Amino acid sequence: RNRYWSDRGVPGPEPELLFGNLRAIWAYDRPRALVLKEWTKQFGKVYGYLSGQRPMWVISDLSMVNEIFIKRFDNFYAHANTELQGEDTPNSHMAEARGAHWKRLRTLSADAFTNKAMRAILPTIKTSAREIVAHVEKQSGAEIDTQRYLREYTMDIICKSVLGMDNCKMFENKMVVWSSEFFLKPLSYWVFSLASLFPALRPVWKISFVASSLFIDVPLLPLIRDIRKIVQERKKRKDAGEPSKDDIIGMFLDAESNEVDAEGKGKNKLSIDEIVANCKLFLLAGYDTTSITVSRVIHFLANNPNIQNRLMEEVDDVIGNEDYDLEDIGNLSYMDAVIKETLRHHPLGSGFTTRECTEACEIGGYRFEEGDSIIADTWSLQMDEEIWGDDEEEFRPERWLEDATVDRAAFLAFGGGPRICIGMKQALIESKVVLIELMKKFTIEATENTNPLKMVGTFLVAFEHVNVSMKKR
Ligand code: HEM
Repeated sequence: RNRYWSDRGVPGPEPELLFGNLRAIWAYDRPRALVLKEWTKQFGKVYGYLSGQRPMWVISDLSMVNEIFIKRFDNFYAHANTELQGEDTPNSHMAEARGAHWKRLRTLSADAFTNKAMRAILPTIKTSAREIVAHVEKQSGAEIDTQRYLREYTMDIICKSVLGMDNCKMFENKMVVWSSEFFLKPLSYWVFSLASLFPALRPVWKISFVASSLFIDVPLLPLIRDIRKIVQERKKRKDAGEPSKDDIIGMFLDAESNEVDAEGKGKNKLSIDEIVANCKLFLLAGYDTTSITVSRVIHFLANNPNIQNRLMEEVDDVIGNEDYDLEDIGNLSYMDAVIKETLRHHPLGSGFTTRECTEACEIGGYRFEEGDSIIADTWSLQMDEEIWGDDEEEFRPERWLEDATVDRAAFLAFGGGPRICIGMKQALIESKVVLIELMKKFTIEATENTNPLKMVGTFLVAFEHVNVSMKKR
């Protein structure tokens, strides 16, 4: 039995031979984040578990999280990559990359998320929002699974804004099926489990992960191949003198270069492999995260008619029947509070709020060794009574509008510090635009299948269904 934690005097769940605590955390109908939250209740704000033989710190102590994510970034500048991802390579995308490589990718991608870029993408977001609302309208008040509709919405935006697929059509977009399978379905979980158990065999697991897509219903291979094809096609057209398009591939191609240094990395520019890797990342990172967020908002609204009425009044007052721009969206302060309160209750991406210790140090009386992996237990931190007050379990958007005595650093749904989610602004705009369009047209009502909400997932915490009915106002 692995005595890593007991030898250090760090509490945690009893590990099994070989598996460590793996069998408790890799189940599709029991997402890892929720298991960690249960363990936090049992073992406290700092404990450790074993993912196979790999030790993971789980931390929900605010001052330690601040130290690790913000103040001591130099000691914790890397994400704790999964065993399947492994080390930083020339093909790594931004979330996997480390040190100077990460800095370069992050800097070269930053232009895609400025206010100017958001202004440019807003018409696409509005068109997609109006299209999905038209699909909802066709259901004329019958029960729908909100999550299904919102996946179409977010993928439509990504396909148009990242991949330049201007002709993609909702409910005919194969990327939706492929990507949903990626983070949520059990596929990932048996390969990731094997990779955690036998990390030395990583190349074998990587190949089987991709190859498995040929045998079971998860066509990861075509997804990657299609993205590469799109990038190469666009490069050909750019080289032939076609003016560049105002989307993310266009922006990346302007920063493209085949010049590489001794380690095979583009110097100040992006190689084609890096462009493909980053497009893949944006597609996966920006798709289900946002659709789960809005689905959960809708679930809260269905259960809280008073909050829904207040939101509707705000949309009527600020937007009415007029067209709107980023400034108008910025004036929807109650909507902003509703989304933040939703993400406080349901920080669906907490599986990515990880760090690896890159230089040994001591924090809060604990010794972190180089190579140690850390995950912030955001679910516990964002429900900590000492931070949020004794109404911490209540869904109360007003708390975000009141005088902030609460330490906002305890809101970690988008992560924190220099590696905070680069797509946060876009995610919030996408969420707000579709909520505006829905609120203008419908009242959301709970049905007999709305509750209870069944949570599922592996890396992300999603739902089996989010059933509500949307009746015309
Ligand atoms: C509500 C929606 C979203 C949530 C909850 C979310 C959450 C997160 C979290 C928790 C992280 C890890 C941050 C950290 O390590 O401190 C992250 C990173 C990241 N997110 Fe998001 N995300 C969302 C939407 C998006 C969108 C729309 C995009 C892109 C279009 C995106 C792109 C990324 C990227 C590229 C990273 C890696 C950043 C880095 O390593 O420097 N995310 N996100």
